[in-house]
Amino acid sequence: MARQPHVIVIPHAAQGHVAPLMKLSLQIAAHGVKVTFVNTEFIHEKVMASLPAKVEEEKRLISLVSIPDGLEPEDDRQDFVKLTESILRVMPGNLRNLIENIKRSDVDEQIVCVIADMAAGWALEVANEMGIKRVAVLLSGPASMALALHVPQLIDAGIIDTDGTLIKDESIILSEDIPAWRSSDFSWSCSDPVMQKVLFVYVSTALKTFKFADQLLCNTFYELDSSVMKLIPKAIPIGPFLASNHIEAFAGNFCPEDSTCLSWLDKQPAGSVVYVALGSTTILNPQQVDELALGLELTGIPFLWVISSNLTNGSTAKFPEGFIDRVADLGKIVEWAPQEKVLAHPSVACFVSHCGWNSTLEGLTMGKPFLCWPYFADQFHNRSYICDVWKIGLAVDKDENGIITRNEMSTKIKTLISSDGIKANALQLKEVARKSVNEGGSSFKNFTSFIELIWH
Ligand SMILES: O=c1ccn([C@@H]2O[C@H](COP(=O)(O)OP(=O)(O)O[C@H]3O[C@H](CO)[C@@H](O)[C@H](O)[C@H]3O)[C@@H](O)[C@H]2O)c(=O)[nH]1
Repeated sequence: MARQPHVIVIPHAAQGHVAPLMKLSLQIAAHGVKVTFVNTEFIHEKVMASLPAKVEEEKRLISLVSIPDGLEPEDDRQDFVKLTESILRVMPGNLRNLIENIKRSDVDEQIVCVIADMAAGWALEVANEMGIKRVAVLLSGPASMALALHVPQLIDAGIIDTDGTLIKDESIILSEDIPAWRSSDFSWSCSDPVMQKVLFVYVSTALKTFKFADQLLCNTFYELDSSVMKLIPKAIPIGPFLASNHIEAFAGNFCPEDSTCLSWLDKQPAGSVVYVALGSTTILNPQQVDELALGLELTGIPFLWVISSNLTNGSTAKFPEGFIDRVADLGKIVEWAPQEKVLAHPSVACFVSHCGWNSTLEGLTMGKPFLCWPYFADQFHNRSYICDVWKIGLAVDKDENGIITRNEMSTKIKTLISSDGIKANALQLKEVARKSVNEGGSSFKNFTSFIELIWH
């Protein structure tokens, strides 16, 4: 009898990476493949503490394990440079030991591949050294990967310098179906030159990782990104990765989901609620939190607003005086929502989003119009797709002081909610997304072929 295939999955240590890879892992495990999911110890603790009761009770489908990231528990993991340095120094050795231990103890299983986040390319190098097949997973907007692959040509042509700064004032066009990039839309663009350099190094690392990968699984579907897929060799679109594709309970959160918002949504009329969630990395300054709060109040439209501790840079959110009392019957604020279920809820009319790639896919698969408020990385270019290509959303604009004012929020939300054209486009795209993962669809077929490769 053939030995059970076993895959080792390694996400980058961030919410927007652990969550979709966990969803993909559950989907792989549902096909009889053993999955070992390797978090850093720090992230593992958060994930375990946030497991929904349903997952605790059920037999775990995947094995959740952890290895140290080399920092002390009290160290600041928001310090991207320090964390990256530590991960690269200690995690390759730790992963190698883990895989060797698994090989020694599991004689009935065969490690068929290491599946690593593009942002955890070091894990593919380990797999390469150990002679194990390497599968990379792209979790950001795929166009940003196409641009990353194009970076050496852009440098050679003198369009950007070796720090990623635009030299010639021109937009970058990779294909007529892909929105052009202005310099502010580059995934490494940042007003802080030091941070820009760090982000640009990350893009260069992606090139190296790409060379190590035998295959690149992408969290998208062919119909959505066909032009980009043509520019990325080895790319296999198998998304969207959704928990609702295969399992009710979901184990990839760093913070427990507050499901009281679902019963709150049950009490709201259909198509009446504005859902506001800016992902796990966006930070708003206190003035911006005030303007957003007052803008929501000004609309007079019910709202569900996720305010995680990240959004307010670790401090408790402070609202304008009297705001909480005034909106008591209008809004609900939670720390972390079951986002997929919220977006699928008939009461939700639109999604105020930072356009992180996961949120983008979740919103479009649920057919919700977007109000785009990008913060960094691929989010600006994702906004271009949402507003200019798919035409399923509007963008907020900053005023001359760099603030998104209450009036801007309120006006754009009302315009969005009353736009029948945007609503119709969103519903159309929802159907295409759903078809892709249903039996016979493009992602379904690609995923099935991937599973067959694992088994044979
Ligand atoms: O209350 C909430 C809020 C968010 N989420 C989930 O958290 C994830 C957030 O992911 P994403 O929308 O991609 O945002 P980030 O966490 O900001 O993602 C980072 O990683 C993404 C994938 O690489 C990039 O596209 C983003 O730019 C980058 O910021 C999504 O699955 C959401 O469903 C919840 O479950 N509950």
